[in-house]
Amino acid sequence: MKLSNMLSFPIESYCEGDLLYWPGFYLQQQANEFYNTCVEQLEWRQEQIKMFGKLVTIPRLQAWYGDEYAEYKYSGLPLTPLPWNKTLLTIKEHCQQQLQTRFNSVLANYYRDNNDSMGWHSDNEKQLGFQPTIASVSFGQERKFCLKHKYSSEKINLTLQSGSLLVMQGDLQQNWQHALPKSAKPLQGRVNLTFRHIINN
Ligand SMILES: O=C(O)CCC(=O)C(=O)O
Ligand SMILES: [Fe+2]
Repeated sequence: MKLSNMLSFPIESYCEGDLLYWPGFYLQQQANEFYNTCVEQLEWRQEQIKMFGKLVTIPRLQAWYGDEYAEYKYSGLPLTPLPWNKTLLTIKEHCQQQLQTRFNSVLANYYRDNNDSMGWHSDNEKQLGFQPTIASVSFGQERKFCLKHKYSSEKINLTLQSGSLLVMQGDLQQNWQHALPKSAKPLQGRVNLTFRHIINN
């Protein structure tokens, strides 16, 4: 797919430009195709993480893909990347072109229904470096995405729609936490891809 086939709505910008949102980064038909391909082809796993010394099963499926050396620790969980597939490489290329930066890995999250979620966190691991740029692409069910400032009570709620691109950059991870809450209302599945650049040395 050519970049010229994508919609490029004016972007919405929050948090002094540390948070950028392109609602229609992909056309709906393309977003549906990517959703189906990701659900079918990615090697989804339900991981367990240690929280306060206890093993907890995370409420979503995940898969980690990337360059061979791009090992990542996520909530204390070492993740060895699976090799890139064609779809992920294509989407990575689109994000790189849009943002004029390079990514060497992607964390894929599959929220199967309204009970799947992601708790409050910042993506501030050392391996992401100072002021990381993270490109977050969403396919399928639109979901609420919440941010809260770490030091003031400021809150931002967005609805991430299918085919959208959200970019977190600059001081965002230092100053804000984000979460994808559960919903009381039944929901269909959603795939989210967060492209990252891991520094391993
Ligand atoms: O699913 C989302 O939109 C958020 C994913 C996220 O925050 C992460 O992977 O670190
Ligand atoms: Fe995150």
